[in-house]
Parts: sequence; C-alpha cells; structure tokens
Amino acid sequence: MSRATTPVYSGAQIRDAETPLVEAGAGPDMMRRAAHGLASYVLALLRSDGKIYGARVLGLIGPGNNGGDGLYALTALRARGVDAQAVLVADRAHPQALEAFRAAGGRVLSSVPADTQVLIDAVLGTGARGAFTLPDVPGLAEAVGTSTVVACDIPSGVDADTGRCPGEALTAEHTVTFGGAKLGLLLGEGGLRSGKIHTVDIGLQEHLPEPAAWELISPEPTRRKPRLGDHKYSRGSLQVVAGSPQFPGAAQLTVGSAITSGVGMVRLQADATVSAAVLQGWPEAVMSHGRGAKAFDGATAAAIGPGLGKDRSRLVEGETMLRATVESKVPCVLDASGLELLRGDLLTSGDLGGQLILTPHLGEARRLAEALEDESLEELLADQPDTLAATRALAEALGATVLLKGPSTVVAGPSGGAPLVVRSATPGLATAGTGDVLTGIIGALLATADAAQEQDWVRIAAEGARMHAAAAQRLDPQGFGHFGASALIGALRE
Ligand SMILES: NC(=O)C1=CN([C@@H]2O[C@H](COP(=O)(O)OP(=O)(O)OC[C@H]3O[C@@H](n4cnc5c(N)ncnc54)[C@H](OP(=O)(O)O)[C@@H]3O)[C@@H](O)[C@H]2O)[C@@H](O)CC1
Ligand SMILES: Nc1ncnc2c1ncn2[C@@H]1O[C@H](COP(=O)(O)OP(=O)(O)O)[C@@H](O)[C@H]1O
Ligand SMILES: [K+]
Repeated sequence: MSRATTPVYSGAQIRDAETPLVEAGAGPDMMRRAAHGLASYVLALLRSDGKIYGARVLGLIGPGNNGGDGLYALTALRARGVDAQAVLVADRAHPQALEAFRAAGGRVLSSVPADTQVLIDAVLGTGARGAFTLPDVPGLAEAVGTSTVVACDIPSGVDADTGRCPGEALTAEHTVTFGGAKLGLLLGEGGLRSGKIHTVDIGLQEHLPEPAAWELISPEPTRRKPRLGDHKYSRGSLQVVAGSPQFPGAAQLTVGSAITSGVGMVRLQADATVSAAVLQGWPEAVMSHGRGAKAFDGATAAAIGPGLGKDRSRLVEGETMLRATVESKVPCVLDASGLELLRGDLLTSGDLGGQLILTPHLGEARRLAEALEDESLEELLADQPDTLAATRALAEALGATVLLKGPSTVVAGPSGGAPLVVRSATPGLATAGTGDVLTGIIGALLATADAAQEQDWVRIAAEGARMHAAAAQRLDPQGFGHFGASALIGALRE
C-alpha cells in the first residue's frame, strides 16, 4: 500500500504473531515495551495538563496480561513521581507485575478516588471472550466522567477483531495499543470508544502477516491536476443522474460537489424543474435531459442515484444509464435510491465490475442483503454490525466495489484485496444531503482518474471519503456540527 495508509490487524493476527515470541521467552520483554509505551504516553498527557509529580493516576487492573501491562505501567509512572495506584477487578492479577508494583510502593485500593486525573483501563485486552460487565467498583462511574480514560491496548469490552461490544464496555479518550492497530479500534462500536489511537512498537513488526485492512490517513494522490494543454473534454466529464421533483436538492448537491472537486464538465440528466433549480446555483452545469443512454456518450464517469426517490420515470432513466455504464465498464458511483436499481440480473450477476462503486449507508446495505436473501450477510449487518466483513461480503456478492458509510467508512473491492478504512471523527456529517456531496466527490474523482486495477477503485472511493471528512473537519474544527451539506461543498477546496 501507499504511504498514505497504515496497517490494521485483527486481534487474532496480533496474538498469532506474539505466540512464537512468547514461546521463545520474549513475553516479558514485549510486556515491558508495552508498559513503557503506555507510561510514556500517560506522562505526556500529564505534562500537557500541568505537572507530573504527585499527579493522580489509577489503574483498573484485570486478571491477565492486559492487567500486567497496566501494573508495569503504573510501576514506571511511580518511578517518575506520579501518585499511581491500582484497583484489582478480579480475584487474581499478573503475579510478577503485581509484585513489581507493590515493590515500587504501589497500593491496591478498593475504590476509585474522586480526584483521579487519568484512569488506565487495563481490565481486558485481546484475550477478552464474550460479554463484559463493568466491574462494580465504588467511584468508578464518577471517575469515568471526570478523569481522562486511557485504554491499555483496547477499551475493555470491545472485540479486537470487529469492534463489536457484546456486553458493556468502557469508553476511552486515548488508546495506547501494542504491536499494531487493531480493527476493533476503528470499526463499529469500538471505533466510537477508542478515542485517539497511539501504536507502540513492541518488536512484532517482522512477525506480522499481511494486514486485514489499511487505514487511509492522508491524501492519496488519485486526483489529477489540470495539465497545461488540457481542455474541458480532456479533463474528464461526469454524467449525473440525480434529483426528482420531490428531491431537487440532491441534484444540486451532487452536481455542486462534483464541480467543486475538479472535473472538466458536469452534465446532469434531470427534468425541467430540477434542471432549473440546479442551474440557479451552478450555471456551469450542462443539461442533458431526454437523451436516454445517449446522454452518457463521451462521459468518462457517471454518478447515479441521489434524490431519484420513488419517481418511476427518473428510476427508469437511472437504470438505463446504469446498464450502459456496467456494459461499457465506464466507472460509476451508485448511491441512495440508485441502489434500489440493483434488482433482477443486476443484483444476481455477481460481476458488475470493480469500476462500479456502491455507496450504501447501513440501512441501504441491509436492504441489499435482504434483496440478495443472504442471511449470513444480514447477520453481519444486524444490530452490532461487523462492517469490515459485511463490506467484503457485499462487494464479493455483487462483484462491485462497496463503500459502506458511517463514522468509520469501509471500502472493499470484489476480489478480496485488503479493504481501506477511513475514520472521520466528524459526527457533524450526520445531516441530510452529505451523502449526495460524497457521491459528487467520488464521481469527479472517477471522471478524472487513471485507474487500471481493481485496487485503484478502492483507493479512489476511499480518497473521496477522506476528502469528505477533511472538508467537514476544516469547516467545523471544534465539532459543533453547525453546518449543512451545501456549506460542506464550499469547504472541499484543500
Ligand atoms: N501475549 C503477550 O505476550 C503480550 C500481551 N500483551 C498484553 O496482553 C493482552 C492479552 O493478554 P491475555 O491473553 O492475558 O488476555 P487479557 O486481555 O488480559 O484477558 C484475559 C483474562 O480476562 C478474562 N476474561 C476474558 N474475557 C472476559 C470477560 N468477558 N469478562 C471478564 N473476564 C474475562 C480471562 O479469564 P478466563 O476466561 O481465562 O478465566 C483472562 O483471565 C494484550 O491485550 C496486551 O495488553 C502485551 O503485553 C504484549 C505481550
Ligand atoms: N456519526 C458520524 N460520524 C462521521 N461521519 C458520519 C456520521 N454519520 C454519517 N456520517 C457521514 O455522513 C454521510 C451521510 O450519508 P447519507 O446517510 O447517505 O446521507 P444523505 O443520504 O442524507 O445524503 C456519509 O458520508 C457518512 O459517512
Ligand atoms: K484494556
């Protein structure tokens, strides 16, 4: 993968990489490195917050190695003058780590002091199995609200492979994770509970397999800048089928975001009312109403679906265009009501092509799973979804690229390459119409991209999601959420 991405592993991959090292006697060494990384991170937090000497840190310690990491980190913090104490939540704790902690003057408390500044969650890590119940420790609920919670490896209760929380779970503002980022820190519920993620090298690197996914963290160079000799046709032309009398705004947002993302020409196929509305805001848009699949001639990509609603004639136009793109293998992004067009042979062909990018949100993905009558996919998408496995399965079933939207967006191609994840931390995007903006961005990227391989489509779609989140971040750095989809378009310029 490129330098814009970082590897993400399942908990099982990390454990498998650790096993031979533990068998060779390197376990204590790895634990020392993990604890040192955790203690250094907490020290930096305390330093930025005021002072280290006498600062109050409490470790919530579980029965296994995760608790061992926590106890050694507390020991290291004590050596720096931090008032670090522990609460043991089980009837046992890592014996050597507990001994080291006690030898450093650490005390085991039966409640969490009210003046705790940093609470280290070292209850469960990758060894967690099944549902977790928050320990009944006096003062814990209050401290969770008032102190900074730092998770040791993974917030307790979060499944390291999927991000699912089968029972209760702790929520951290920071997670210091060992050996490599875990899927569970990025995906689903886990993605909402991990906060800022910091990875500590514990010497696993060369023992790790190909990662289960990659996180896209900085711009992918998929955007083509205008060249000196370019003209409007050579810069790419995007054909949009969006909007209906009920939802004219969806066409405005898709067209506007495509124009702003940088493409030679944006053409819209829509009826007279929608066209008039779009032209008010975007006079540079070209109308191609009434030309059927011919409207598609010369386009280098298509964007189909936003705001077609249940309008019969608009859906027919969308389907005509969709079939034309699939047949000619011209890249296309299919969103919103456009996804309802995947029925009959379009649903079951299993080979729509990686150049077709579907951008469902969770509800739309569930409807696709229902239409496919795929119970295992429905299960992956149920209550606590496994978004990585579900995106892969959906991409494979349809033979297309799938971008599953959410706080963490997952993109997978049809033939099983490693998916890309875009974590946004911009909940202000949860507002009507932002999906239409994403469709316009991806449409523009597709229209201007040089893509040859399946993984290119995955990268382009993920880059679209990154640009979308970056625009929200730029527009609303404090996270107040006081913006709508139209304002997001204005923030697309990087
Ligand atoms: N391997 C290494 O060398 C290195 C590992 N490292 C660290 O070790 C961590 C993994 O440690 P681990 O394997 O000891 O598992 P861990 O997460 O502490 O939990 C296991 C304990 O919890 C219990 N338990 C399980 N589920 C439960 C539930 N739902 N509710 C309640 N209890 C539950 C379970 O009890 P049992 O079911 O066995 O009775 C068992 O006692 C990893 O995240 C990293 O921090 C690093 O130091 C680097 C080197
Ligand atoms: N809590 C959230 N945090 C970050 N991004 C979010 C959140 N909720 C939604 N989004 C993003 O906002 C967009 C919403 O898209 P969608 O649901 O299709 O909206 P619409 O159909 O109204 O345009 C997606 O890109 C999604 O990833
Ligand atoms: K933990």
